[in-house]
Amino acid sequence: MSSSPPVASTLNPAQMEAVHYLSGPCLVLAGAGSGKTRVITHKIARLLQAGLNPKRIAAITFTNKAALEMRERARSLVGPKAAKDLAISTFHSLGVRMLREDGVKLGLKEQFSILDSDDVLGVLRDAGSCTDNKIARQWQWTISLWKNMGLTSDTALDAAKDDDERVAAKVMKLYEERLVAYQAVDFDDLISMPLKLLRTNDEARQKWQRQFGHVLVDEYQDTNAVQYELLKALVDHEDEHQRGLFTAVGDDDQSIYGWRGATIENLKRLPEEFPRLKVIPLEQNYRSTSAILRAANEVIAGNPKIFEKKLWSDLGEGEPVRVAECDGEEHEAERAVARIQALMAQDARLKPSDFAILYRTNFQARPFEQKLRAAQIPYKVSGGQSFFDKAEIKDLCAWLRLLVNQDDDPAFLRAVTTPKRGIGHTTLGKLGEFSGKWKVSMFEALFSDTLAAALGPKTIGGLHEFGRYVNDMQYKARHTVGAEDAKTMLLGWLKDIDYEKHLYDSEDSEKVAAARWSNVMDFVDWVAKRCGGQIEQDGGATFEAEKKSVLDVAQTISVILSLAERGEEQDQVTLTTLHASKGLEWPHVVLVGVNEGILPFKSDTEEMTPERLEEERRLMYVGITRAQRSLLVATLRRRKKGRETVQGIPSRFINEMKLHEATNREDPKERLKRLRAELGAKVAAAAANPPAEAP
Ligand SMILES: Nc1ncnc2c1ncn2[C@@H]1O[C@H](COP(=O)(O)OP(=O)(O)OP(=O)(O)O)[C@@H](O)[C@H]1O
Ligand SMILES: [Mg+2]
Repeated sequence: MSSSPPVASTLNPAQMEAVHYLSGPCLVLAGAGSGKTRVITHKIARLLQAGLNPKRIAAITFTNKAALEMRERARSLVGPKAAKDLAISTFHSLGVRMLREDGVKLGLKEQFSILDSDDVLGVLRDAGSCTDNKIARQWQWTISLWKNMGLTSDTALDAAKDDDERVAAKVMKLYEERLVAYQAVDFDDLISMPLKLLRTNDEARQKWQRQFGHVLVDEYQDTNAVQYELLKALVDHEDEHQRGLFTAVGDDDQSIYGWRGATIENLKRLPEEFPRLKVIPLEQNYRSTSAILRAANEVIAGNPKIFEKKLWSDLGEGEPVRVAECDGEEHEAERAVARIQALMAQDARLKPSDFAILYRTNFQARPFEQKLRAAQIPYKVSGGQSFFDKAEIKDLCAWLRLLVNQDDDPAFLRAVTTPKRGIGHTTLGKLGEFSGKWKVSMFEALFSDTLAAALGPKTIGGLHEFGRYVNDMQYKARHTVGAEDAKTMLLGWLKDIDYEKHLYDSEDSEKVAAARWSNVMDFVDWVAKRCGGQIEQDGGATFEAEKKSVLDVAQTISVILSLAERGEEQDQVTLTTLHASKGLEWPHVVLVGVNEGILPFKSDTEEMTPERLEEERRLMYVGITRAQRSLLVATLRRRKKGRETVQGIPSRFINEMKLHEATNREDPKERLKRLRAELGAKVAAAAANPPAEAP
């Protein structure tokens, strides 16, 4: 086997410049597939070469999956030892790390808990005394957006535009108070609290600024205001030479998280706030054929330009982009699967993982799953959170969260009632009443004498037993480290609570119960594995993965849950939303449901503003540019809408790709002529410059 090529030989001059510029802030602003992520991984290698300790290199990616992939790429460049120590994470997991180390300085307990979206909804319903899920969801949405814009409940109240927003701001205040009482944080807090920490605590600020010698950010266009401030606070070092040592890479045309508060302003602010910023454009796309890239460029040309960018490819014209008109969702799924089968039949080297089916919303996945399953082609649904959304997994996670933080009331409620242990609504109602009155958590209220007197010996006995069991488990979780012991411990716990029986009792069908139990076993393996201790084999090198306690692992799980990516690399067709496809690439892509109303997406209640349409267009651009060699765009002539079937209108984006012009330009005869001419030129060039003789 030949050794890997030296780093420099795989970078073009502009990429080289970005990689070797170490003395100040650097922004790589460039189109899709131009090697921005590659710049980040190579820059990590360069920083190590320059003598920076791997622990002092922070690389921030958009998803956990991207973080795993980045570590993988870094590993192949710098070896397993250095790669292991790199601080590669998402903004959220970096936030968890900062809060775990220093959250105490903000009044957080060491073992705080992290609420997932369901928990947040529950707390909001409670705080706003609201039984209507739709209203509570709207609050959740608004409050999250405000938090991402850096607003507090007070500033939000001042800025509120109408009565609905005023109510939401008031609920936000109550919500914030509850979280403090529960010693819990939500996802948005994972960014805003570390920022608060850096702003209010000198010692912590100096520590974290010294901790990182260089911060690298991928997909910079999708950072929101608070993330930007966090980045700025991290690199705003007191020492002038250390200040602003970061590299951000991004593409304004791929900004697709505006709806979650990401803002292109962050791109505009960088040169203003860091006058020394070096901006480096990249122009060559190494991913897609010219036919694909041209379609992408045509579509994005419909948006107003913020930054002028050029993008070209020398991978050749390639297959024309094709459009498939389908009679309905089933037919579309058939066409997609037939295409995968046909291409695999033509080229035996193709594997399922060379294909992706991309759609606008998760709801669209079902028919493709069914057809792929029927065709026995392995696939994975990524970004759909399907595994971790399952009730049994949520049950177990509630237990783990309770171990991490006994004051986590939503987790307490789920654990104490799953499986049922004879503690009913009345008892829990009483408990809730006391905990509210005394302003303590339910768990804390559980051992009070007043409650005992109010409930009577039998009922309180059951509650106490549960409380003691949780305490025991917590002790065990803290002291159990390494995969093997963790597995034994977790299995023991499932036996204690009789979870298998609970599943079989609550399911009519044994088959379903068995499938759910098998999910549970998967979950146990997965948690245990994260407790480390196994020998890892890496390019010949052998080392022990760091051992962690079950409690430590439980704490990080909430974050991983939201992204629900287990980072398994298997040979499967990828089914994913356009949002989750960002940064990835596949040789062959089928983009489905390219219809008005779906892409661009439009709900019945909402108006299509020019800004929304621009964001949808960027999504289309992201979708097209995932394809390396072929792209099939599917559109529905008829489509389901609720229970009805309605006429489907092809998306305006299909027209905007200007495929007709492209095919005209690439008339088969013309094509042949062009190819001949190209070949002729190559032959002539080779004749003029004969290759140097091998030594
Ligand atoms: N100089 C280069 N020589 C050869 N291949 C390259 C070079 N730079 C990048 N590539 C390849 O091009 C593809 C796209 O690179 P990369 O994913 O880094 O682009 P990107 O700009 O991050 O794309 P996106 O905007 O979609 O995130 C990858 O397969 C990468 O390995
Ligand atoms: Mg990238």
